[in-house]
Amino acid sequence: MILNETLRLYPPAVATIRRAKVDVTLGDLAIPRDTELLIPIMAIHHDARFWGPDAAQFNPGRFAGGAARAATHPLAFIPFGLGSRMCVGQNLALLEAKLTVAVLLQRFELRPSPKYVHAPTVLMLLHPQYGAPVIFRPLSSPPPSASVHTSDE
Ligand code: HEM
Repeated sequence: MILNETLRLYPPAVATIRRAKVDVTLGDLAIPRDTELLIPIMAIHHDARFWGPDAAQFNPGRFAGGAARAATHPLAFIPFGLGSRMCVGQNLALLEAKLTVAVLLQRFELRPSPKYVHAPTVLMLLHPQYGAPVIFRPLSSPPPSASVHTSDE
């Protein structure tokens, strides 16, 4: 839920593009063949019509019923795109992120540095303009599997 809410508010890919192969009608819009459509992932993720008045708030609980039920439209959450060209790395990316968070939280207490400035910006991908400095404090008793092994052990 936390990863999904993070991907909703800060989708690394802020948009994707599709080109109409044939003339098509979308709602009351007539789209001629070869038109390129920009799908504004970031804007859809922040649209209060889909997400409610707290659309700008970090609220992981909105994903409690699953990603398809988090908004009023099942396709309002598309951090990995949609359809036949959606991200092939989705499962790997989510697995890596969950593992990283789990391993870090077993060993450290994390808090944002006072130097952190919230300034998301786009340079190809969405990223923190001034970085995301985090203060790590080792937990006093990490789990046994977290002990450090040296090369001569
Ligand atoms: C949080 C991590 C990631 C995000 C948010 C992300 C997001 C996206 C998005 C939005 C698209 C365009 C999908 C569309 O137009 O429908 C895409 C395509 C793609 N992604 Fe990712 N991606 C991530 C990680 C990865 C990883 C780890 C890999 C590879 C190991 C990967 C490989 C690809 C490839 C190959 C495509 C092109 C797929 C195609 O055109 O058929 N991505 N990704």
